[in-house]
This record gives sequence, structure tokens and C-alpha cells, in this order.
Amino acid sequence: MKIKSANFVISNSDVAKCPKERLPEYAFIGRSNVGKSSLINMLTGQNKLAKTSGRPGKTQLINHFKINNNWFLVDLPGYGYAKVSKSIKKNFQSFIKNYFLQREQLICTFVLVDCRHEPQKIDLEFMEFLGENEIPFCIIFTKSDKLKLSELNRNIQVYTKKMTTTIWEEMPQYFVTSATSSNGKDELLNFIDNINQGLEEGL
Ligand SMILES: Nc1nc2c(ncn2[C@@H]2O[C@H](COP(=O)(O)OP(=O)(O)OP(=O)(O)O)[C@@H](O)[C@H]2O)c(=O)[nH]1
Repeated sequence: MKIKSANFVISNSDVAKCPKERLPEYAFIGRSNVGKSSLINMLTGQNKLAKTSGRPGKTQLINHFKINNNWFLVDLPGYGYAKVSKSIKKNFQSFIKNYFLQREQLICTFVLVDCRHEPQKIDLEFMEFLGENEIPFCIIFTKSDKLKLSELNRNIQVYTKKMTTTIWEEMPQYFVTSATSSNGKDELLNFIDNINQGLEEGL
């Protein structure tokens, strides 16, 4: 799939105010600073669609972007940023939770993890929450340009082992991306495109 248009639609902290249009929706979430904004900009080919910076915790709302006039890309707030106050964190968590539990058109959630890091408790707990609520998700290992291929493979192996020796029977589908080299762009967009085509054909 080629992205021909990517337009910002609305930001809010209330799932009831998300767009009413029944388009398939794909959400991106992860710990602050995981590279979510950079990935969204890389996928859409727009430098400034999602804001990026070295300062963690910027995205604090549910942001809807309409892609090619036929699906929504949703940029969700980064979770687990330690410097956000407890009350803000709690508020974040409740509106993010509501989004996942109530947004019927959500097709797949991409959980972003930094490929350099060991599996983090907060990510594993978040995936457990998705699993318990039967919300489909994939993992995206970001910033792959920062590792040699052998290190990357080793880290993915460690991740797989952690997942499959805890609550998961198998490793969920995953993608490896880099906002710098555009690694993983085609795979990810084709994955979304295939699902959208299936939905259009009523599969
Ligand atoms: N080398 C490299 N750096 C990256 C990549 N993706 C993001 N970065 C850098 O990592 C930092 C954080 O990137 P962002 O895209 O702003 O991260 P974010 O997850 O949107 O951050 P929040 O708004 O805190 O949720 C920035 O300094 C980026 O330049 C990547 O694929 N490769």
C-alpha cells in the first residue's frame, strides 16, 4: 500500500468523541520515547504529522489521522513515563482503557517496544490487558538501526522466550522497524492493507 493522503482529524481524551465514521482503525501505543511519532511520520511519509522530540511524554491525547480516506491511524499517549504525576497517569490510564474497551472499529493495536531493551513489565502487563480483553495486537520492535542484526535477533529471541514462558502460547506477530532507514515500512503497510481488503470483501 502507498499512503497517498494522511490527514489529522481530531484529538481528544474521550472515546465518545472519537470519529463516528466506521472505518477500520489501527492504534499505535508504547512507552514514552519508544519512537512512535517517528514511526508514524515514516509510515505516512510526512515529517510533521505526529510530533517528535527527545522530550518524552508529549502525546497526551487520542489522535486520529485519516489515511487514504479509508482507514484511521490512531496515535495514543505513551504510557509509563515516570515524570508524569500519579493523578495524570491514572487519568491517562482510564481514558486509554476506555478507548480499547469501547472502540468497536479497532482492528489491530501495534504495541511498540524499543528493540534495544529487555522485555519491560509495563509492556508485558499492557499486552496481558489486551489479551484478556481479546483485543488483537502485534508487537513492533522500533529503532532497529541502532543494533547489529545479530544483536537484534538475540533480543527478539529473548523477547519471544519471555512471552512464551509467561502467559502466551506463542509469540504474537511482530514487525521490526526503523524510522531512520524505513525498515519494516512495506511489511507493516501491506499487513494493514491485506486486512482492509479482507474487510472490504466481507471476509
Ligand atoms: N536511530 C533512531 N532513532 C529514533 C528512531 N525512532 C525514534 N528515534 C528517536 O527517539 C526519540 C524519541 O522519538 P519519538 O518519535 O519522539 O518518540 P515517541 O514514542 O513519539 O515519544 P512520546 O511522545 O514521548 O510518546 C527521538 O529523539 C527520535 O529521533 C529510529 O527508528 N531510529
